[in-house]
Amino acid sequence: MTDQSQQQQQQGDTKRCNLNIQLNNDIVWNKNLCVYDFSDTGRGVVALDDIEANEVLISVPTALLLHSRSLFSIQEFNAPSHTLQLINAKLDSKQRICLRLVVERCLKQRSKWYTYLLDVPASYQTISNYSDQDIQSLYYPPYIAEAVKLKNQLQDSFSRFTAIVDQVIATTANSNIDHDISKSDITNKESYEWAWGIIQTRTYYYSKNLGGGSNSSNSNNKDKDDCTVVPFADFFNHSCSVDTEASFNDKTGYYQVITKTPFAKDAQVFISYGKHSNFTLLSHYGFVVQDNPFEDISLIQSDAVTPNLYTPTTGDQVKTHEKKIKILETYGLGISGKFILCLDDALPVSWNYLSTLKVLFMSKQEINQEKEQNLFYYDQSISVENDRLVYTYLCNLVESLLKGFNHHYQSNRNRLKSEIQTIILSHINILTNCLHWLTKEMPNK
Ligand SMILES: C[S@@+](CC[C@H](N)C(=O)[O-])C[C@H]1O[C@@H](n2cnc3c(N)ncnc32)[C@H](O)[C@@H]1O
Repeated sequence: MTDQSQQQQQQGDTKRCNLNIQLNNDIVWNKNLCVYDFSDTGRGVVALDDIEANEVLISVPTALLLHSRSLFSIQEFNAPSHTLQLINAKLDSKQRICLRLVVERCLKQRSKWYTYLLDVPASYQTISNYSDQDIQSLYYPPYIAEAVKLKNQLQDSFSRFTAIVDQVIATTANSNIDHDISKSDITNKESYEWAWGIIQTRTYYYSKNLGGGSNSSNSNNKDKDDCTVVPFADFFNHSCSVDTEASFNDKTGYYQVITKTPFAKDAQVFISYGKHSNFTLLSHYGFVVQDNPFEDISLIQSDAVTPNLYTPTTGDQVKTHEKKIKILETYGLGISGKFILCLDDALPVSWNYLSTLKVLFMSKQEINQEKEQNLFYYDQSISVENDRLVYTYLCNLVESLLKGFNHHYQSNRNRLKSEIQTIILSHINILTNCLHWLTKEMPNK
């Protein structure tokens, strides 16, 4: 390499390592990592040299974790009588993290998280911020319901937060928190949405129990207090094909991210956010991945097992039905299970669903002959007729779902956000594969 190209390369490296990752000398960042802008996934982390399996990627000390109980950077804010503590005592755990993030951002250089907060994105496009039209374009009723829930959670949380701040500040002599922070700074909606976006997309699970619920007067057992911002450990993007571990190490007092997957020099170093389907990734983190192996369709209960399959009309049917329910119970099954279609070529219909349908379609005679044993003991068909009934039922269901998803895609493709397109197309793919499988499995007449 010539001196000139070496110099260019060095300049290039300096440019791509454009983040000030030295938040604090206590953060131990693997020396072979560097933050880089990738064209496909956006900003992430690159390996400057080979990274071996079991290497620690980053270690962040307890004092720099930002969670619902972390101390504010300004010591006087932590005094029990301080306005912020009076507010804090009435908040749930997510609101307490939002309060800390918003306050610390207002503190600028006075915050120990200053350089970190400068580097996190300024806004977030997650489902919580979707327009009503985008939510409707998700099409599948469970997804629309989940998106509405997420959007309402943010709005409700913000309304309760501002009401608490107003109420506490009304009882204090001074309406400012500090010479740098006014009430309107901490009740600013954009700031709250920014903090909420950080919690949604960047926090880690904190296995150290933060207290088994909230210490606030609003506390209830549903207030899960188990996440933390781990500064700079949140610059890793997600991949479905890597295995990583993230946890608090009690011995060292550091939160550590360890990779079980090796990475070659120059490759992007990913971590795993979990074995999530694209809808889960979209709703929690605001992105989807192509060819996600964990993609599935969770069926709507009333589609999966239509009421006529479990609503007997005659006395005789009642008895047979009761026996079927008993058989299902014996094998840990039931008509209200989680029934899934997925991309598994060998079995794209979840085993619990297929088995439940097989039992529900048994004839009275098959029940009397205890034919379910074929299924549960010998992994065989209950009967050819039973298979025919089950696969015909499933074909009708899958065809109708496929028709709906196809129609939605064809009529709206130009209006759909790209991540929603990816989800709809992957569902069409799952349903098409499933239909092929069912046709193959269907007994000949
Ligand atoms: C924990 S942050 C990762 C770092 C982030 N890219 C950044 O610039 O700070 C999580 C966010 O990164 C993005 N992201 C992570 N993995 C991704 C992937 N495989 N493809 C596209 N975006 C991804 C999403 O916007 C997600 O909300």
